[in-house]
Amino acid sequence: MSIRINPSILAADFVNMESALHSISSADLVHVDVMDNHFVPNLTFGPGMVGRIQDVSPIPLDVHLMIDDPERWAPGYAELGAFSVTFHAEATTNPVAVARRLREIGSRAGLALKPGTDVEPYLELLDEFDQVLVMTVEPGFGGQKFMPETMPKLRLLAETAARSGSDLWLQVDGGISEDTIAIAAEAGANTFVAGSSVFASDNPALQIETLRQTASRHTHDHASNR
Ligand SMILES: O=C(CO)[C@@H](O)[C@H](O)COP(=O)(O)O
Ligand SMILES: [Fe+2]
Repeated sequence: MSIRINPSILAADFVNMESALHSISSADLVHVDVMDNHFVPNLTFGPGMVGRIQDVSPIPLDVHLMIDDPERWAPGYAELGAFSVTFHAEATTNPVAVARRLREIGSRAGLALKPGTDVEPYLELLDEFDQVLVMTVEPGFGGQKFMPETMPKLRLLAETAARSGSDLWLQVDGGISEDTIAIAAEAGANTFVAGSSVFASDNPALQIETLRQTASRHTHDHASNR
């Protein structure tokens, strides 16, 4: 089974973004956190900055939109060439319409769930998405503590996806480190966002490989898990 490690540039030096992007050459995707100070109490950057990152990044972009009104804003990130665009379920009443628009433009479509959001209402809609992001911290800030209580949601998603034979990417984001990645991999995650644990390292590319190996050792087949 494939494992993906996506460093979050929220933990990188914003003034030296280009060199930060080159320091993570072993990454699968670059995770880009867009925050609007409405959906979350923090503000990062918007389409202008993400467009420049897209221009210079040797690695495709995994955009995580922590914003209100994804109907209006999400398509623009797909149009600028992001490989994947993930928006929050809590920010829209019509996630399927947003996902369809993203796929139509040509990006993968991701649905993100805050720690307190149930997954059950979305289980029947999984075909509409390429990825589900189970937040393992409250969205808004890097460097927070991993919340293991979100793992049952991941297990349910992994079992549901395995039953239907779908290749849904199951992403975790928040507090992922050498200590916690095993817990998330055991529960069924296959796509791991890591901000501080990668960028605080002296050797980010090596740290990505360490995380990948730890996750691989703890990954198993959820179809035979019931
Ligand atoms: O979306 C978010 C935070 O809201 C994340 O992508 C963080 O950037 C992850 O940072 P660490 O918890 O790994 O430091
Ligand atoms: Fe994120």
